[in-house]
Amino acid sequence: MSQILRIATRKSPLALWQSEHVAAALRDAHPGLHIELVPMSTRGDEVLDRSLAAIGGKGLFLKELEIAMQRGEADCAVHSLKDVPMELEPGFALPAILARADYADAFISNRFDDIASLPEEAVVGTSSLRRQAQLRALRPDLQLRDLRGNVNTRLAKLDAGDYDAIVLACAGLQRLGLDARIRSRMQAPDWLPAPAQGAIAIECRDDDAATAALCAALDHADTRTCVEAERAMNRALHGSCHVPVAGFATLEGARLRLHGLVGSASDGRAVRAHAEGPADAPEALGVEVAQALLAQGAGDFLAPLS
Ligand SMILES: NCc1[nH]cc(CCC(=O)O)c1CC(=O)O
Repeated sequence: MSQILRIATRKSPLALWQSEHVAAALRDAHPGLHIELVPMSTRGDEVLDRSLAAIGGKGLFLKELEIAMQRGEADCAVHSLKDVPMELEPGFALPAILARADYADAFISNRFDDIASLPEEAVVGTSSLRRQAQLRALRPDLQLRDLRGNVNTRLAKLDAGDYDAIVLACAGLQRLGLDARIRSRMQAPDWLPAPAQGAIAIECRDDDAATAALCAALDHADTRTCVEAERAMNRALHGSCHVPVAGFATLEGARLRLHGLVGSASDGRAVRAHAEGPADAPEALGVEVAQALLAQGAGDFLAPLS
């Protein structure tokens, strides 16, 4: 009898692309495996009129998918790892973290090449506190405006003239065949992405060894090491999507290097830190960089929000 694996997925074009990508990679790794997508709507997708922070945070994008796995209606779920809370729901695990795609944020505009080229008081769209904080730190004159919705919705709002520029993840644009919209890549360490940006993760029940074994074929050890450092830093800063935390780790041989930033979305203050350590201790490196950020006063930015 051939084996069947059901993948729960959100219905946005990006989520569907990522789930199809995982399905194709799993079929390659396991010839004969039959895969079905189970597209679902989540509270995070439905509530567009209020901020995510107000309705309960990024976990809302996972909840319905987790319920489907608990009920046995799906075996696993595919996520952008940057949207996965630092603490997983009890009873769940991430058996695979795929090789990271482009980690960088993208500057997108129909008229300007990069942040430095924007005129005084230009209007930039992003609802990400992390992006707002870095924009404020670089250009206190800019007017920052909220921008939500899926990638295509956000591009349509830019094209409608609501903004002079917007910031999105390169990885999402590339996956949707929208690379041509990227005017410049905002690169580390000057501009830092969200922890785990560009990495796709597969989630399953932690008691489902058969699904975990199938998914483990897609795990990319170097990416896992880097994102563990980034997520450990975020966790040590009480990280969630409500706080402006950015982080990016790279591996050079057996050395792991991590850059972190905590900023204020309201007044442009920001602190930065970086450190390096052995590749086999990503958690310790994340905690070390978090402590260096806290020693510089990061707690002042985080405290009112936590
Ligand atoms: N916050 C939504 C989200 N979650 C993951 C991506 C892009 C893909 C990725 O980072 O892996 C995006 C879009 C964006 O931030 O522009």
